[in-house]
Amino acid sequence: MMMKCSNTQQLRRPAAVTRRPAATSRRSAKTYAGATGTFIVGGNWKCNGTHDSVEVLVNGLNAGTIDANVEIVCAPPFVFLNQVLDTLDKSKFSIAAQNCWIGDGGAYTGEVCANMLTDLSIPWVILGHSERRSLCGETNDIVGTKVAYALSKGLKVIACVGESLEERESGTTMKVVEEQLAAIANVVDKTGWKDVVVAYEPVWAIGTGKVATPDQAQEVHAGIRAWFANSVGADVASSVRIQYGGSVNAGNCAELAGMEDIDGFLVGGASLKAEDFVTICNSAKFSS
Ligand SMILES: O=C(CO)COP(=O)(O)O
Repeated sequence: MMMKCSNTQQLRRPAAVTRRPAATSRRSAKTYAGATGTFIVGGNWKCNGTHDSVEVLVNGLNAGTIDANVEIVCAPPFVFLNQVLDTLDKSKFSIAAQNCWIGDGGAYTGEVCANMLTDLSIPWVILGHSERRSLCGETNDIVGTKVAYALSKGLKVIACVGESLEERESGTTMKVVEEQLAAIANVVDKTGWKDVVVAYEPVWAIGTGKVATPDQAQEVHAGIRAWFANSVGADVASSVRIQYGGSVNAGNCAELAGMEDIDGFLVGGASLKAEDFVTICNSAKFSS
């Protein structure tokens, strides 16, 4: 059964959202991809925070004025999930875990399984983040299996893909990204993609302050959409939402948000500062 964010959140989603012509946009107006056409911003808090700093961050987020047309997912570390569940304003924000185990729970010391997340009414999980791929040995196949399993348990997934600097410089960006996507598509049937958001996060831009240019990001996002059209289906290609992640901040978000195939962001460092994160969440321009 699909977990839903909250009734309030579903109600506030418009049937379709179109973007105001933006100076940097390659087209005059667009409908964001996705069944709801909703811009989606994730805050990946990574391995940061204390009980007290989480309280400050949550208070700051709750106090922020957020465009009602934007879907927002905050991903605290596991140990703070309950605190955030209890205190974050869920009419404005949804909650994600940053990872989960590949299958059922059991004798897997240190792991958290999908059922535990749904038991807490956590609707989302981030899977395949480059830090888990590079630091924890998560291969494309492991990530694919994790995505399929999480979906089967009713979670919605932010699935991360992206190339390293070496791969970009050797001209293999799309090959790498397509292989990462194919490993998911091999085990997720076409209908499953409705609950998946793809986060394109070039590894060289993560935590480095070296943000992809809007054109660089747009090029890969368009390539990802083309891959979906060829490999999964035209309907999925037009409905899947693709986030950009990697050194997104309050200063660079508006120009990136204006690009045709950027349907949201996955934000690391800047998601730890409520004011900056709220600015990023409000960076998409909508028609009235
Ligand atoms: O990895 C990221 C989000 O998942 C991006 O991190 P930064 O925004 O800190 O570069």
